[in-house]
Amino acid sequence: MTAASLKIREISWGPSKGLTLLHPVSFELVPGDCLGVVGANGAGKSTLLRLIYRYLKPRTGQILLDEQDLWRLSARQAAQKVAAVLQEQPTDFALTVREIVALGRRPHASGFSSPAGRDQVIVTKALADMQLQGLQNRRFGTLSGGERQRAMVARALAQEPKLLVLDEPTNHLDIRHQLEILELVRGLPVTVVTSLHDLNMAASLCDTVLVLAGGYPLAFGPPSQVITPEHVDAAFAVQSRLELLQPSGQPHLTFSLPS
Ligand SMILES: Nc1ncnc2c1ncn2[C@@H]1O[C@H](COP(=O)(O)OP(=O)(O)OP(=O)(O)O)[C@@H](O)[C@H]1O
Repeated sequence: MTAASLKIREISWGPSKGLTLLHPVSFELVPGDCLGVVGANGAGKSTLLRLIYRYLKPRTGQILLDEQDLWRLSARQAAQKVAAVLQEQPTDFALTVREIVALGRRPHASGFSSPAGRDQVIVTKALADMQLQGLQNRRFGTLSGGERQRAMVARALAQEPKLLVLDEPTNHLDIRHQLEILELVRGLPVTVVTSLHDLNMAASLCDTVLVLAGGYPLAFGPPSQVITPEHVDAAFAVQSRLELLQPSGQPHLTFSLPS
């Protein structure tokens, strides 16, 4: 796996002419960066992610992956570079976990050669990374929410993307598996764009954070400059306080309703 650079230039989107849900957003990520997208419910996080994994076509602007326009690539070429882990899960309940993870290899399938052996090695590694070896022959439909989420991450890893897009990857996961997934994602040699609801987690995980509010970009930059009480209060309509945890000295936000 290798990482891609990502340049987002003035992209916006809306379902119809009169309605804009995401107003122009621009930012750049260097290869290997991890961007956290945060914001209140309905702020536009999933919409931005859908544009980045090429599910929605931007109404304006451009998405450049390694300087290539994402919409000038074929769907298959794009799928060889970008993988997504979404909140909606597949309905292939009858497939086994291993079969679901193997679907990640589909964009790389070639009609001429038979890289099946290599594919199996990659699938086995992805299953092991997500600690799913013991569940690989179980039907997907019989898994718990957390196990399904791990299977979805394993499928994305099997895709060997250069850019990994994750929509709330810690949903359904217990705290141990949350930490494991985040550590794994951080350790991957890919560029990552992830939405996260937990601001303290975003601050400790991400190199860069984008705050969206009402479909507009509110702040972008390193967590120490972006996850501040000023931005958080404006984006979430709360009162937040930045405290320093002892003994680590790590900044930590606490929240209350405005008085
Ligand atoms: N196709 C659509 N037509 C009309 N409205 C839409 C459409 N898609 C999304 N929306 C609306 O756009 C807004 C932004 O949605 P989006 O899913 O991007 O928010 P989000 O920040 O991911 O929210 P959440 O934290 O609740 O998942 C929401 O108000 C949503 O209802």
